[in-house]
Amino acid sequence: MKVIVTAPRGKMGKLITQVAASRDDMELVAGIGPKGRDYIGTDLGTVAMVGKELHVPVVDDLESVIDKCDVIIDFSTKEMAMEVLDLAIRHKKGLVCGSTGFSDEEMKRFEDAASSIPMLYAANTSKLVNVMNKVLEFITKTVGEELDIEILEMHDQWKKDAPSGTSKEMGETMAHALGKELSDIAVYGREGVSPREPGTIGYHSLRAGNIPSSHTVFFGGMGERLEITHHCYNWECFARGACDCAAYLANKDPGYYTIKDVLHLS
Ligand SMILES: NC(=O)C1=CN([C@@H]2O[C@H](COP(=O)(O)OP(=O)(O)OC[C@H]3O[C@@H](n4cnc5c(N)ncnc54)[C@H](OP(=O)(O)O)[C@@H]3O)[C@@H](O)[C@H]2O)C=CC1
Ligand SMILES: O=C(O)C1=N[C@H](C(=O)O)C[C@H](O)C1
Repeated sequence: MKVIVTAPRGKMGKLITQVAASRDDMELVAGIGPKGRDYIGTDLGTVAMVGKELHVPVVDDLESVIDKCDVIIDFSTKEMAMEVLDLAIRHKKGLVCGSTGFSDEEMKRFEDAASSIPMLYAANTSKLVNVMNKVLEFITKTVGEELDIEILEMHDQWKKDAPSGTSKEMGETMAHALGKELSDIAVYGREGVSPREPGTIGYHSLRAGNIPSSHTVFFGGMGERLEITHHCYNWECFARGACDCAAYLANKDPGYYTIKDVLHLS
């Protein structure tokens, strides 16, 4: 499978390039960086600190190299994601997007793309986070009506979006398990809101230092509470998952795929 990785200087793009370079089933054919960076035109292996040259360039124009690839892996910014999506559709290339912070309208554009390309969107490509989602679904279906549900997510100081894409997916999973839409029951921050409105899902975002991603869902009952937490120690789990998602798209027909398909969690 021939792969293009965007943002190879980014926290995720760098790790994804390193993982893809180590896989026998993947060949990196280009990296894409923003215009004006001093690393444009240099070797992808050097830019992404792979430890060796890969003899493929980092370019600032995806369209000039897109026909060399089967799939694009994009973990960059929400603005870049829309440009990548348009080009993937125009050139009929598979796309794995792991960026977060999209509006409902932007998410709809990913869903619509599925009529012409293999499209896989995943706000979180860690295997254990996606297993956690199944656990959350079970708990919410079983006892969610009786409990107060609050989500706390923690990330590094540089993260651009809040709440995290993962916490939105977790909230959607639990809202659907309650037979509701998240937009009808989500409350962002409870400062000054007292007493707590029953039947809502509360969101809390903490940003500090270089904390890698953590998500805790609190199920508060009377005299007891249940906490389900995922911590990552670094971002490798996401990079490995991103490459597994790309490999999953090999020879797939156009359609909307999720990491649940990759992990057989549907
Ligand atoms: N799905 C998942 O499991 C995960 C998703 N994410 C998401 O991935 C995204 C990226 O996160 P992270 O790596 O931490 O972010 P970073 O800020 O570390 O990296 C963003 C990168 O995007 C690059 N970039 C910006 N504009 C362009 C452009 N026009 N063309 C090409 N590259 C561009 C920047 O280049 P430069 O360095 O030159 O400025 C930078 O390297 C976020 O939305 C984050 O939430 C993160 C972790 C896991
Ligand atoms: O920016 C990050 O770091 C992460 N972003 C994703 C999100 O918004 O949920 C996934 C993971 O939490 C790491």
